[in-house]
Amino acid sequence: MATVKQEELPLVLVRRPPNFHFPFKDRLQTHFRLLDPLDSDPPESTHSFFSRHAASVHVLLCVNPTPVTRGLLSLLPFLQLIVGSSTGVDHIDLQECRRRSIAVTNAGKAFSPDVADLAVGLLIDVLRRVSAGCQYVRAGLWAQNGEFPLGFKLGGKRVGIVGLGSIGAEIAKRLEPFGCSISYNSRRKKPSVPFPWFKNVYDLAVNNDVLIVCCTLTEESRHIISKDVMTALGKEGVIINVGRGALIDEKELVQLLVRGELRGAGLDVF
Ligand SMILES: NC(=O)C1=CN([C@@H]2O[C@H](COP(=O)(O)OP(=O)(O)OC[C@H]3O[C@@H](n4cnc5c(N)ncnc54)[C@H](O)[C@@H]3O)[C@@H](O)[C@H]2O)C=CC1
Ligand SMILES: O=CC(=O)O
Repeated sequence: MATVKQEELPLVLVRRPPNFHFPFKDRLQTHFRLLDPLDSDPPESTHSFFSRHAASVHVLLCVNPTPVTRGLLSLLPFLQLIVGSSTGVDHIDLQECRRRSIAVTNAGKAFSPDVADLAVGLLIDVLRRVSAGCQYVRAGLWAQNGEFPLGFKLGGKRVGIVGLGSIGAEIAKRLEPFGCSISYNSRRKKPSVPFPWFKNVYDLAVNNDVLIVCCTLTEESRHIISKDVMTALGKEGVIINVGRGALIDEKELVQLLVRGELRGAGLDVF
C-alpha cells in the first residue's frame, strides 16, 4: 500500500486548552495533518498562528469546550467545518457559524451513559452524605463531635429532570429501578415519553424533591435554575448539575446552601 506523505494529508487546525491531555492525537495524525499552535516552536500565540495558516484552513478541531469566538472565527475566512469533541457546543459562537454557513459537529451521545452514571452517583453521594461523611472523619470530627447525622434514601424520591435529552433519558432509565418517580421539563412535551411534563422549571421544582439539570446551555436556559426555582424546591431539596455551571444562578445556590435553605448540591460543572 502506498504511504501518503504528511504534506498530502487534509489539514486540520487544532484549538485546545494548554493543559489538556490530547489522547486521540496520534490516531488523528495518521489521517490528518494537524496544525496545533501549542506545538509551535518557538511558541506562537493562537492569533498569530491562526492568521498565518488562515488561507489553507477549512476545518477546525475544537478539543474540549475551548472558546471559539466571533473574533477567532474572523481570523479564518475559509473555514467550512468545526468539529467539536464535546457534546455541548455553547463555547462556539453558533450564531456566527450560522451566518457564515460553517457546519458544526459535536460528540453526540458518546458520553451520555457515563454522565448519567455520574449524575446518579452524585445524587446518592449528596443524599447519603458519602463525601461529607468522609471529610468529617478525615478532619477528626468523629472523635471530637461524635456521630455524623444520618443520610436519606434515594428510593421513593421525586426527581425532576431539566432537559430530557440523551443524558436526561439515561438518568431516568437508571433512577426508575431505584423506585424514584420521574417528571421533566423541556421546551416542549415529548410525545413518546411516559413521564409527566412540567411546562416550566418552577412547577417542576414545587413538585419534586430533587432537580437534575442536564439541558443545553443557551441564552434562554442561562440561570434557568434561579433563586425562585431553588426556593420552590425547598430546604429538603437537592440539586444535581451535570449540564453547565451557568444553568444555575450559582451565587444564589451557594447562599441557599450556606443558609441551610437547600439540603445539598452535586456538581460536575463550574
Ligand atoms: N458533565 C459532562 O461530562 C457532560 C455534560 N454535557 C452537557 O449536557 C448537555 C446535554 O447533553 P445531551 O443530553 O447529550 O443533549 P441533548 O441535545 O440530547 O438534550 C438536551 C435537552 O435539553 C433540552 N433543552 C434545551 N433548551 C432547554 C430549555 N431552555 N429548557 C429546558 N430544556 C431545554 C432539549 O429539549 C433537550 O431535551 C450538553 O449540552 C452539555 O452541556 C454533555 C456531555 C458531558
Ligand atoms: O462537558 C462535556 C461535554 O461533552 O459537553
